[in-house]
Amino acid sequence: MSGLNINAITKKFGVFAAVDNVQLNVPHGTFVCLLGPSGCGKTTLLRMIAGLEEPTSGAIVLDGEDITPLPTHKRNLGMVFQSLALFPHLSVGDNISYALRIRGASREEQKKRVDELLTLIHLPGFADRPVAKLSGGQRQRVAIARALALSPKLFLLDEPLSALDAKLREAMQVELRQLQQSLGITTIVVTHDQREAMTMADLVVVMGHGKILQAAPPIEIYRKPADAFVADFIGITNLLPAEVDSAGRTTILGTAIPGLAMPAGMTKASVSIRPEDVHLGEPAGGAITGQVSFVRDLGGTIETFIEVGNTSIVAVTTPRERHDVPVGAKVGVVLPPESCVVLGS
Ligand SMILES: Nc1ncnc2c1ncn2[C@@H]1O[C@H](COP(=O)(O)OP(=O)(O)OP(=O)(O)O)[C@@H](O)[C@H]1O
Repeated sequence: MSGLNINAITKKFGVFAAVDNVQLNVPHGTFVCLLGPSGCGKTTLLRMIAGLEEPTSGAIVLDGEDITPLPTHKRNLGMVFQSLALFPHLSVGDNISYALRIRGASREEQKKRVDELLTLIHLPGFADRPVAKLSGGQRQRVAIARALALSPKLFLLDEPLSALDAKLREAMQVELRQLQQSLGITTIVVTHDQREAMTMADLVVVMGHGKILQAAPPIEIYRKPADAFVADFIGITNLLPAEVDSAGRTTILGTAIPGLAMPAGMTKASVSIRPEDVHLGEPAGGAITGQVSFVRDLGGTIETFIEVGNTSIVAVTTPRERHDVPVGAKVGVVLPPESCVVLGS
């Protein structure tokens, strides 16, 4: 198979499994984001793919070749880590061509490749600049170019943008994604930033406690989260208790939601509904009724927090759909059944 095949990989530190029997197929040219809370095993998994950590069991197969026994430098990969480790005393060009020099490439070959890569990272003409005089974003691009100098099969990045300020970070996410698409290189990025993952990835892999909880395209993870943990981790969601009442109807917070069905045999569950899917209306008999506790008007969107008994619900609307719902007002909360994802209790 063309691409990366992670086959039942486990890494134990003593008795603790940092990565626990992970199975993942990454088709050639896919951009993968490994996402999850601190300590869930993302970096350990990436380090095993890189050959920096030896798996306790399992295999890593790249384009049909079992690379598990190979040392890092024989795996044909490019790496960028949080600490960029550029050589501060070398120029931009010498940093980028470092691996080519070690491999004995001629001066002309080195110059040609450096020029190609500088064009690719939007820094043409920067070859002679000292690295020390670059901005944070420029250094980031140079680190990326250096990792790509040998045209690797696989590109691995561990929190590559986390040292950048928020605005630059967002711009670099777009840039990195566009660069990856133009090269068609299989890429795996570790991040704990779900927005970053949504921006860049073809495939988001959400991890928890060393296991894969869900691996799917970003919008599928957002729309159809596998469980409450994933729903809460990706974006903002309302997790509401649902029950089947004695008449067989599905209720949320005591109100029947016509059209919302529970899987057969399930009588209690959590339902996830995204804030933009919650509609607000007039309080009406039989509808969920709550009281507005806070309104956050961010200009482009308005977040309205509603208390229903002990449960808080957040609705996001745009100024155009805005209802007049001041703090303290009673509102009807409408949960369209097609937007409710039943997660299990
Ligand atoms: N060399 C090691 N020896 C013992 N335990 C380790 C070692 N490396 C990692 N761990 C443990 O394995 C677990 C997973 O660590 P890992 O660094 O892969 O997590 P992560 O998801 O990348 O977290 P973060 O986002 O904080 O970097 C953690 O509990 C960590 O303490």
